[in-house]
Amino acid sequence: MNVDVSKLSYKIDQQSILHSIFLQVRKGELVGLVGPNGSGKSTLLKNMYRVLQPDEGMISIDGYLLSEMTYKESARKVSVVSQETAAAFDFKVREIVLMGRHPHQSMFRADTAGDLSIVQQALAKVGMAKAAERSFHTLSGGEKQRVLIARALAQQASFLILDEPTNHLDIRYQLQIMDLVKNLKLTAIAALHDLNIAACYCDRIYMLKEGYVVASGKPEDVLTTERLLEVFGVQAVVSPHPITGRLSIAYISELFHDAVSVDKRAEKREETSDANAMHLLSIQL
Ligand SMILES: Nc1ncnc2c1ncn2[C@@H]1O[C@H](COP(=O)(O)OP(=O)(O)OP(=O)(O)O)[C@@H](O)[C@H]1O
Repeated sequence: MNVDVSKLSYKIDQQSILHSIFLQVRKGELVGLVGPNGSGKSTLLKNMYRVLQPDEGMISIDGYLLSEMTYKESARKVSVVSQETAAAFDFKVREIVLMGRHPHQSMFRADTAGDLSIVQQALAKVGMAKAAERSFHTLSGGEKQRVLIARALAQQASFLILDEPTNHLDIRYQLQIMDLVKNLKLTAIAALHDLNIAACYCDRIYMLKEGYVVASGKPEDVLTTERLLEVFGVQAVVSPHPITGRLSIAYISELFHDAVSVDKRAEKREETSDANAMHLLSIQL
């Protein structure tokens, strides 16, 4: 499963929201989409799961254009865990996950034993098998999110789109959900606000600013100190995590910017004295 977004542009009321986006997700990759509020992450994902239609450009899956598939066909290829999936009615967990089977069913066919078994397996994969008969509304935020991932799994699509999958979750559930997504080894794209989560879990990252892709590549190539300042307006220290070796970002509040400039001045002084020492050394030699 390879996904290609090519030259995609999207407008609302003549105002450009996305500008000529090129993006690829290769088989087995977890790709991160990061950027400030309003940079276009959700809008791009909505174009990818067909809630919105691009004004220009195209999206293809394994070479087949998404726009030429029926909605049912595309639902068999693409599953979504979005921010707006709160169920309006009080469904049981099992019923929520069964909804993932709809793209595989004909209109008047009842759920088969096969469907029920797939649902049970999906719930087991996310560690929620015991909650099958519980009301969805009684679950915690993290448990709800796991059930929605189970629904996406029951859909048996090979491409998963996640819009802020860890929003509103405490840090333990954030890590648990991302560990789960990573362990499932799906081909996936996730809009993420937490840049440390993106750095830790994503194979590649696309960074958006005002509807443009301003950087893409491996976390260490995208999440640089300079770019965090330029795109998010935030100073940060970016370094390898002492345990995981992945990139780790420590933000510096404006309250401490004086300390940063004092530090920089000290660094400069050290550099100058080092340079002077080298100069003296070269004269002596
Ligand atoms: N229906 C709409 N009508 C008008 N403007 C919209 C609409 N939907 C999105 N926008 C605008 O498009 C831009 C991109 O929004 P989008 O929700 O895609 O950003 P985002 O990067 O997902 O933001 P966030 O991180 O805050 O979730 C924003 O300026 C937003 O206000």
